[in-house]
Amino acid sequence: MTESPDRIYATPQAQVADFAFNEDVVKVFPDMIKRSVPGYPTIVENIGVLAARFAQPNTPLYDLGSSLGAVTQALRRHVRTDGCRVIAVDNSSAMVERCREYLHAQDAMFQELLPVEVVEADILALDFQPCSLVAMNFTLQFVPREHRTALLARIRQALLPGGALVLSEKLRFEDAEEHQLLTDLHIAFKRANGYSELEIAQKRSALENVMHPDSLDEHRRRLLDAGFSKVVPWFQCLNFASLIALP
Ligand SMILES: Nc1ncnc2c1ncn2[C@@H]1O[C@H](C[S@+](CC[C@H]([NH3+])C(=O)[O-])CC(=O)[O-])[C@@H](O)[C@H]1O
Ligand SMILES: O=C(O)C(=O)Cc1ccccc1
Repeated sequence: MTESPDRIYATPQAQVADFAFNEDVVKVFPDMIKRSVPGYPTIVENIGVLAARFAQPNTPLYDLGSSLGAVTQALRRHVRTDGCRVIAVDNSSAMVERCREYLHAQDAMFQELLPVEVVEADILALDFQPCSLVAMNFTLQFVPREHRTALLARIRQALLPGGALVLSEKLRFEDAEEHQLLTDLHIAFKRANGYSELEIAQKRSALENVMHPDSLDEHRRRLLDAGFSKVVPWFQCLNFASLIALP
């Protein structure tokens, strides 16, 4: 399990292909996400802390769009509730395969971790079990907009009283000046993390048709439409935020 530096967009490409969670991305993903998402390590660790507050005995905790299982590992580090288990779901076979390897490595290093199951599936086709925590860490932005409300409504229906959804997303901003400032600052963050102008431009173009961020207001309205009773932002760094939605 070698973790390589992300150089995917370092050389000029005649035509930049749409971004995909394939083998090439899997190899560099831990480096890519840390250098691209301001606050990522803080968000991941604290999802574990939040989860310990909402987890209820003998219920599953979902990690939807689990990638290499960073959130799943944080849930297993922090949640001590009896009979809980983690269900990690991702539709990229490359991600799922490597995620299972990382989780076996975590099993070998620590005792008494929550049991975990890694499922290769589309979260839009998932039959949710009654659960106390659902984490979607930067996954909803990749789900087609027309399916988002129905997915959140199914999550809301599955959540037990006292449970929570933790939703992290890249944000867009309705005010053009605010949007430009935070976009520029995000580019400065990437530059400070060693990405070149070419890498930044080519990745932006690769994500254009694939990732569709919404505003905080759109998230709030959609979550309330899906049946959640309260939306509590708990983290924002530049144009990346995380919300707690209560059933
Ligand atoms: N419909 C879908 N069904 C299942 N998986 C999906 C779907 N659409 C996208 N994915 C998966 O969602 C993940 C999004 S990355 C999450 C990071 C992780 N949560 C982390 O905290 O490290 C976010 C990012 O890279 O910005 C990818 O692994 C996709 O395969
Ligand atoms: O890199 C970006 O601009 C992002 O918005 C975040 C991201 C991180 C990792 C994969 C895809 C998108």
